[in-house]
Amino acid sequence: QDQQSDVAEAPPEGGIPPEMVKMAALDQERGLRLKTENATPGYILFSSLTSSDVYLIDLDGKVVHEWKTNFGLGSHYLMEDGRLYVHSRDPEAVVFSGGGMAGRVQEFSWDGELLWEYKLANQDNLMHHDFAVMPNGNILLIVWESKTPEEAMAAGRMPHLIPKAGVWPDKIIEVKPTKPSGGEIVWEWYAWDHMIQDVNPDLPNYGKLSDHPERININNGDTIRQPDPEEFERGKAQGQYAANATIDNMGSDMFHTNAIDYNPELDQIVLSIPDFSEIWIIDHSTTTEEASGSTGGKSGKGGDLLYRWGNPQEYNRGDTTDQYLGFEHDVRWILPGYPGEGDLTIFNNNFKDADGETHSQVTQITPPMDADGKYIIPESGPIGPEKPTWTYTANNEGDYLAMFISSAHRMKNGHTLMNFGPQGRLQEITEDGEVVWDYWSPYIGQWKLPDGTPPQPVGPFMYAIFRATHIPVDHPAVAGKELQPIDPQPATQKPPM
Ligand SMILES: O=[N+]([O-])c1ccc(OS(=O)(=O)O)cc1
Repeated sequence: QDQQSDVAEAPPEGGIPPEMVKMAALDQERGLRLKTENATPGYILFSSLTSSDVYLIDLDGKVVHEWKTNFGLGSHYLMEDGRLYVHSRDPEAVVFSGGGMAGRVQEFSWDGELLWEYKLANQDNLMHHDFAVMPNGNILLIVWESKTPEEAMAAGRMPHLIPKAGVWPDKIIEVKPTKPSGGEIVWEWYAWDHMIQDVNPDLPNYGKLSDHPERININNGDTIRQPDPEEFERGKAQGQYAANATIDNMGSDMFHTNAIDYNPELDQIVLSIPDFSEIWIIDHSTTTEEASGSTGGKSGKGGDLLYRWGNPQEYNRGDTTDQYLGFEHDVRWILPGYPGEGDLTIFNNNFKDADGETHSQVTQITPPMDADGKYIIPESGPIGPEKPTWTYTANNEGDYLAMFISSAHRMKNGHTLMNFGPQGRLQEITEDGEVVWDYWSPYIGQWKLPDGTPPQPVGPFMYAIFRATHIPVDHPAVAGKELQPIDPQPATQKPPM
């Protein structure tokens, strides 16, 4: 939410300032804008970030199926048999705070029956941002945990980086569902077990960052800056801060991990760490015990990072010119059989071009591997690749800068579906970057927390979408179904301006 509070001005009495209206695309005509014959037959799955409804629309922009849930939503994944998993914003989430707050994962049948749910929203933990459904039906979750200022200090984090509320590193848990609710945690990985610091030689995790790219610098981040109380109250009133935000927990969220994907062929997990402007890959073939250390698993490296990319300054190699990612989102492996299979796609929200101008970009990279399938980590210098394999860069004129949220994924025919999240704009592009389908969501979510505030700190970004997924016509969940526009179509709202 820092990104947002940097740009948002106080709305004057009775309206949203013109520059915000532009940035949030509130002045744009909504609905379908472009559908060419090259648009890929199928449907698009998405929801507004402030809504509890998930829509499946056809290429004409008509809703052909909807799931009504009871909470505000983030990510969602459609299974081959038509079941839908969603990340839900639990209204009882306490302590933790930030864009992407969730607290529950829920499973619905195609017809909208709640089949299973798992809640993790308490004093000690809050699941947030994203999850992954594994082929065996287990669910990988990104979870904040809480460390007191004393614990952070003892682990080597410097005092100027420790908010009064302490810090919230992430852990990844794998939950084996038990129907109809709850589950058993069968695997865990804690970022906190893999930290390094180069400040205090008396602590066991002392080391030279550039010698240990497999470790995470515990002193990442900027000096904690508390907003002045008036500024903070104004931001709150404008909806720029998430629930539970206090002056004392600004900066507690160390990583803001906002995407997770699982690769069953490699038995690895990829994470997007926007506060580092990096993506990290970890081994999942370890036991929980091995995941806490540096040995074991297929890689032999336990839970240490197997691979990282995007900003080598985080391990003290290279300089600003070697930073490629900027507060990125939605890292995913390209699926087997798809053009670019095995590569990673990333929505690089704030890519700085050679002129220093910031654009949003979809970035596809090919992580370098040796003949044994091990990532190539050089003795010195940035971890490769030096350049992406493919990119699409928004031009900031017809295209928008999408500073936060957003998503992108490769399709089977080599096209890419993009979601410019803050503006709620979805586009399909070809490999050559030709736009073949362009849709501007007309839906402003109406789901509210018990205190009447929206579930996420979208501020003026009323059409915001966290994730969108293209569902091809031959996807088993929709194949053979006669999907027609529902009647009536869901209600749309105009932004209050
Ligand atoms: O405003 N939101 O709704 C919001 C903001 C930030 C956020 O985190 S991010 O990493 O996905 O940008 C999630 C939701």
